[in-house]
Amino acid sequence: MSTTIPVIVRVLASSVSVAGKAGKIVRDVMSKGELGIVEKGKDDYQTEADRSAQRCIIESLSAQYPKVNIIGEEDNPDTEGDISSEWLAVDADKEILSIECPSFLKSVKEEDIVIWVDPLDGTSEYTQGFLEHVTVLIGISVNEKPVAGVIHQPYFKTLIDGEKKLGRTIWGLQEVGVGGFTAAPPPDSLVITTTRSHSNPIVEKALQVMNASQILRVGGAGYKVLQLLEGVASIYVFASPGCKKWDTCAPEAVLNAAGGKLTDILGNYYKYGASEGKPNKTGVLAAVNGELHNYALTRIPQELKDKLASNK
Ligand SMILES: Nc1ncnc2c1ncn2[C@@H]1O[C@H](COP(=O)(O)O)[C@@H](O)[C@H]1OP(=O)(O)O
Ligand SMILES: [Mg+2]
Ligand SMILES: [Mg+2]
Ligand SMILES: [Mg+2]
Repeated sequence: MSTTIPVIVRVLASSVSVAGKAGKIVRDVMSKGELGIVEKGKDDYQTEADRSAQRCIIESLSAQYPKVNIIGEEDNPDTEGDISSEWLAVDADKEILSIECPSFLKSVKEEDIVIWVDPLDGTSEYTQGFLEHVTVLIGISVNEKPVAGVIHQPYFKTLIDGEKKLGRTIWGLQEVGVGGFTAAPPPDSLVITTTRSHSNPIVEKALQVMNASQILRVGGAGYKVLQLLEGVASIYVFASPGCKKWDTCAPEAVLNAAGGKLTDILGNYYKYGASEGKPNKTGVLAAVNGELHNYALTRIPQELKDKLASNK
């Protein structure tokens, strides 16, 4: 591979490839039927698919980019023994490699990059059979900001020449744009997307004040941002801690690249440096554009914002 291609573009191209591989692992674990569920905490589970997909992503990327700081959700993916070489992805997506790198990212070095990996976003939904909500998230940050990201959907169905194909990979790069799907404008009426498995009274209060025509309750931060990108919903509101940096890094990067905005419930951006705290303590507020984001921000009562801020 030519070393004249800037490292950020190579890392994104490798991430697109490895996300597809991780998605296959996610499907294989489900079709074998032994999920190996471990309860990490309240409403917080891990399966064999989370563990194996994380190993695939981290070992593949760190073999190619040893100086990049890669942080994954799962603490104890089975670290014993070598992983199957079948799982090691060393290829890079050709389409991404041909992208013209934005000038501000051309001189980024491996050691400037922090990658946040969520090997399986929407684990609750995965275990309950809501498979289309499941995504694999790889978020790439530089100087604490998410600059590129991959959202892979292992169970997305397409028909190619009459043949069913499973899985699609959406990517975004700041100042370049997005790919892997067809973007659509937001719905005419206000449609909000939110959690289906982690609600509480404050989450509900923040939804009530939005004056929405419809509230969609789906799993995963990745899937909800896809709904924004595809014109299914206009705003994503989650007024609660629970999401972590690996949940929002890739979705935020892709949404930004498409002209959207993701912050906490107070309107502040999260930082994605390696030394940042992992929890997104002050919730998630995302929208397809700045105007809708601002609408939602102004509707959330100060009292509710103060309550979330006291979690900090
Ligand atoms: N209370 C929580 N405990 C653990 N994970 C959470 C919690 N709330 C949110 N998450 C993570 O954020 C994602 C988006 O939240 P939600 O689906 O509730 O909107 C979840 O799929 C889950 O990621 P993961 O499935 O990777 O563990
Ligand atoms: Mg989890
Ligand atoms: Mg997640
Ligand atoms: Mg996860």
